[in-house]
Amino acid sequence: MATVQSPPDLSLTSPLPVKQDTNDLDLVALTMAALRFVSPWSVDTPTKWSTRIVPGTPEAKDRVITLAEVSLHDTPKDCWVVIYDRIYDITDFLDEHPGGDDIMLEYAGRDASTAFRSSGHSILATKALDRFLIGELPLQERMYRRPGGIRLSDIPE
Ligand code: HEM
Repeated sequence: MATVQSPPDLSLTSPLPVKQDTNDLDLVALTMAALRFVSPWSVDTPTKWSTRIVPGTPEAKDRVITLAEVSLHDTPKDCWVVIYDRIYDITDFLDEHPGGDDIMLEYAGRDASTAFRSSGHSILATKALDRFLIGELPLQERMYRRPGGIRLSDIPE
């Protein structure tokens, strides 16, 4: 008479005692917390500042603004650009710009450093940037003003 064997037990069992209350979610939360600490912009979805930053004020100078945040301000009514790692709110300047508003709007929410440089702006124009300053990129996102790095000769202090 044929005997029916029960199938072998293939479940993976650890020879070591495993703490049952450890779940994957805790590890995910831990990883996210660590990432949020070292590079918050890679974890959190940027949201717009609730209060408007007044351009050119001392408070604006110390503000750190990420590229992700800048990218949310890309309309004629709310237009930020990045020039040499600094962020400028040029919304109120669009109508005044001697080179026209359309050319600046092409860079709304984006980096305009090479466009600004290659348009042959005068020293006066470079100085005028201060009026619109609202912040600076975090060190990790900078290209032009890195400590110890070689500086372009014509970028403002
Ligand atoms: C906040 C940023 C900017 C400021 C304060 C600014 C300021 C000025 C000023 C004062 C002039 C008159 C000429 C001079 O003094 O150099 C000018 C001209 C001009 N700008 Fe800008 N500019 C800005 C951004 C840009 C950007 C992003 C572009 C993009 C390409 C641009 C393109 C031009 C051009 C083509 C002219 C020459 C206009 C002409 O001679 O007919 N500007 N800008």
